Amino acid sequence: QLSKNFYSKSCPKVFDTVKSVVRSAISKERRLGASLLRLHFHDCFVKGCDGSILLDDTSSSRGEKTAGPNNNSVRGFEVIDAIKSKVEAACPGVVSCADILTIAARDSVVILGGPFWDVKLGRRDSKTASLSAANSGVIPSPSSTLSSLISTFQAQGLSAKDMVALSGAHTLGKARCISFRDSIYNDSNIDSSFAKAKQRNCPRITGLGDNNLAVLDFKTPEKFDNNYYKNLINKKGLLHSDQVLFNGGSTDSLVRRYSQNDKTFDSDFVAAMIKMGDINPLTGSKGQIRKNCRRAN
Ligand code: HEM
Ligand SMILES: [Ca+2]
Ligand SMILES: [Ca+2]
Repeated sequence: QLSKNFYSKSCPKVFDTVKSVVRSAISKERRLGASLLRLHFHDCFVKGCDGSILLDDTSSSRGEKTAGPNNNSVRGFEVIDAIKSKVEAACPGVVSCADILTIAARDSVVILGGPFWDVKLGRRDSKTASLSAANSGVIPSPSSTLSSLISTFQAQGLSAKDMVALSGAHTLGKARCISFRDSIYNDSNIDSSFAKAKQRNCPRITGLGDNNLAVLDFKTPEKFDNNYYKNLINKKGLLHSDQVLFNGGSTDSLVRRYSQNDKTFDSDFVAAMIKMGDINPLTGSKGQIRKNCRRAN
């Protein structure tokens, strides 16, 4: 039901408007591109791509922002607010927050050197968020095994190949010590000098330096490219869930292929992003077009 030309009559300026705000945000802080891409992922995996992650807590219900996988971790909400207010000024009541997330994620990839694709649009916004759904395990954890990664994505209608391609998003951005401590101290399939270097800014003791950051792709953390896969081949994946993709299992061959062929990675990443953006959208008369992405109308 989603379509590429959904706003061509009702808000033709939406693409330029989103792009200009994303561009200026990224020019102030490159990491924001990574953060916006991740927001779209964490939206789509909880109740579908319905903007639910953007809702603030209310007096009667807690939203998804403080769920385990999101708390003190997801970011970029101010950028979405800035986009929304510009888009509302141009076309009031027309463009959903869920679609803004989709476009902003795509633009982030492009601005940081990745492939362009036409996004499908026409999602509407949910009226509620779900803390319990966000905490239910639908968002994969960094300690996941390969088979659990495959099944979490399968549960969303995404294949193992989609999962491996989408994990390539970790070519950008940062993770907290709490997310990779286990892997750098306890994993065996990790380059020892790489692990040692990471240990310097991530103490072994739980509670010490939990929020210290490290880049997910130590080679080009601010450029969208296939170095993530090259790192995995060299046993320099930061998260346990990264390195399991190249650990003697069924996904080794894909990691090898993406590490050798940037174009194949780009096209599989794009195909998987479009599939992810198709997860359970609200369309027709379902949901609403929020005026403010942080609350239902
Ligand atoms: C395959 C399963 C995945 C797992 C287990 C996973 C886990 C994580 C973790 C633990 C972090 C660091 C969070 C923190 O410490 O604060 C992270 C960051 C990130 N993830 Fe994933 N992720 C997965 C898939 C994806 C997908 C599908 C995307 C997007 C398409 C994505 C995009 C990102 C980005 C861009 C960052 C950096 C964000 C920033 O710097 O603000 N991840 N991920
Ligand atoms: Ca959602
Ligand atoms: Ca990179």
